[in-house]
Amino acid sequence: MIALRGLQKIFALKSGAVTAVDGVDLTINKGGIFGIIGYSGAGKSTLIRLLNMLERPTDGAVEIDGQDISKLTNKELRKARQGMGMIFQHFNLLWSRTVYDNIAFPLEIAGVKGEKKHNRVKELIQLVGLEGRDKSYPSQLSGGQKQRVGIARALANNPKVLLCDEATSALDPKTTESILDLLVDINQKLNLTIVLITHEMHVIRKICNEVAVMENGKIVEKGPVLDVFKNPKEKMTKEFLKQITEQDDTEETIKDILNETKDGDVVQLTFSGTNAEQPLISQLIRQFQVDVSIIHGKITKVQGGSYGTLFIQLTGDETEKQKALAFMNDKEVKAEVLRRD
Ligand SMILES: Nc1ncnc2c1ncn2[C@@H]1O[C@H](COP(=O)(O)OP(=O)(O)OP(=O)(O)O)[C@@H](O)[C@H]1O
Repeated sequence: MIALRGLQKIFALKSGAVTAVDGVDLTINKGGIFGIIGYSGAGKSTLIRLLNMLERPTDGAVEIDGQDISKLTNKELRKARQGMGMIFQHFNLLWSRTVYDNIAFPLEIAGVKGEKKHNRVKELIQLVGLEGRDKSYPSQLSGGQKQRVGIARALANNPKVLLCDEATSALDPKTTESILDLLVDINQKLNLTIVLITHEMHVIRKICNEVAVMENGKIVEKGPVLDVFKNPKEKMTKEFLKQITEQDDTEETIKDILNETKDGDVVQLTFSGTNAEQPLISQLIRQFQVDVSIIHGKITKVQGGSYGTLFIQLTGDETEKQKALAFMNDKEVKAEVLRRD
């Protein structure tokens, strides 16, 4: 659906050049929800704006359905953009227009008129759950309702791709959940490809099938969400994963436990997919001469399975402990003995 090849964006400033996107190669499959995560300044906004040519690349290509859109004329680009909707962190609604007129706006630009326009606006209002709010102005809506208008407006011309620029970052946790549910709903109903950028791993965990981690303008790690969660390779990815696995005090707690427990090993188990639902700990105690104390754990749902980590204290004879660890690894649970430094 989308292929980025050697994509680069350099901003020339008086103070020097800033490389915001630095040689990105990425393939985004049709019909999925693809998340790009990174800290502030990593280049996410620039990257997503390159996807619809709100920014022109310094180098490289953006192919949508096999067509390099960086080569299009302005007129061709306006047409191509109708196939890509976009929503924003601060909604970017027209404040002097009602909900109805905000949603009608892209239809008017595309030359859709009369009953056809009216029916489409009504259909979109229903799709995003804003029935009865047609005549409200943006200032009369909650943040979640404003984003629903943003989504309806972005979908007006039946795009194939929806780009989401930190779409839930200005919303409270409960409203965030409802907007994320709506994105999954429209992804499934309309077979729409969604590309989102975020700094919250929770967003990736809840709705994405694939993830790319961005740092200093580069994609440092990418893959299916469950694979990356199960086997994160980069330090940056591991840091983001802590947002959803560890409570704030866990690092401290683990340090204390490592200091206090002189015997036994502290083991971090990482579960993903269906193994998270198996009674592996009770099997471990039954089959091997080991004792297990649970220190801390958290299992969460992701698209296509579960993901979580469990910290345990494992005591017993060295050979039995090694057998227990091998058993876990056999069951595709990553078992890592934490070092005492
Ligand atoms: N229009 C611009 N002109 C000059 N520099 C820019 C411009 N847009 C972005 N940059 C610079 O490019 C780098 C990447 O910025 P970008 O906004 O893409 O990152 P981000 O990951 O989206 O961060 P944030 O979430 O804070 O927006 C930053 O150093 C930023 O200052």
